[in-house]
Amino acid sequence: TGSTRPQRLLRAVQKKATQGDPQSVIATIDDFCRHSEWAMNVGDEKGLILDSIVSEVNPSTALELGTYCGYSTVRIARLLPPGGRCITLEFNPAYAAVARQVIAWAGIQDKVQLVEGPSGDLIPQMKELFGVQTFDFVFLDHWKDRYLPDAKLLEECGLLREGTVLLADNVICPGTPEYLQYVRNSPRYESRYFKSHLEYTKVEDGLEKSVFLG
Ligand SMILES: O=C(CSCCNC(=O)c1cc(-c2ccc(F)cc2)cc(O)c1O)c1ccc(O)c(O)c1
Ligand SMILES: [Mg+2]
Repeated sequence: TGSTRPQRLLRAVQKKATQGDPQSVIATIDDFCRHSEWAMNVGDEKGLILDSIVSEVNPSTALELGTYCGYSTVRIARLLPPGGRCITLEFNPAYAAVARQVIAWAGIQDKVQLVEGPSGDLIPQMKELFGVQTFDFVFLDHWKDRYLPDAKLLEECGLLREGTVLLADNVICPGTPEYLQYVRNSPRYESRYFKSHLEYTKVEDGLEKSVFLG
């Protein structure tokens, strides 16, 4: 029984990154994915766009859908203001186990609540489980056919407020056509596309930033 790619990524972090230093965890993962094994982290190029939007929003409460190994969780949590927190949902227990250790290595575990389970079941429980009123920022990076139903669920559960920013990864590759069509045509969103590339490749991909208008 060999190791999995997430386990090898974690081993690289524990071997090469400085404990308590989020930037060095990010750099180690990017180096691993570029020079050893590709993995589906948002990556360094789209990561800079994510950083700039998180910094602009300066969220007290952020939601991430799809943790994977925790790379974007670390990118988001390192930028949160004091008292800010990121709730991240992961369906796959093996991914969640690795992500918890990556997040702990970066030293930002106090800002992160990682919850295992399907987003469709967990989103309606956000208020009762975590005392969330509304989210200031939502990063969508999980199963691509869950982006649209989960965006609608967030609306229905009253978890979005006027000005909440939704940022969606992979709107070109693998692609989320129904979600794009919805946010670009709904009068309840102001949407903008940030052209970039699929992580660690030259393939086109991009992020869609959609502001909920209430
Ligand atoms: O985490 C998951 C499911 S898997 C991760 C989704 N991400 C991807 O599939 C993903 C894939 C690619 C990619 C792969 C192969 C290619 F050739 C090209 C692109 C790139 C990305 O950046 C990605 O994010 C989850 C499911 C249900 C839940 O309710 C929940 O909360 C979480
Ligand atoms: Mg992605």
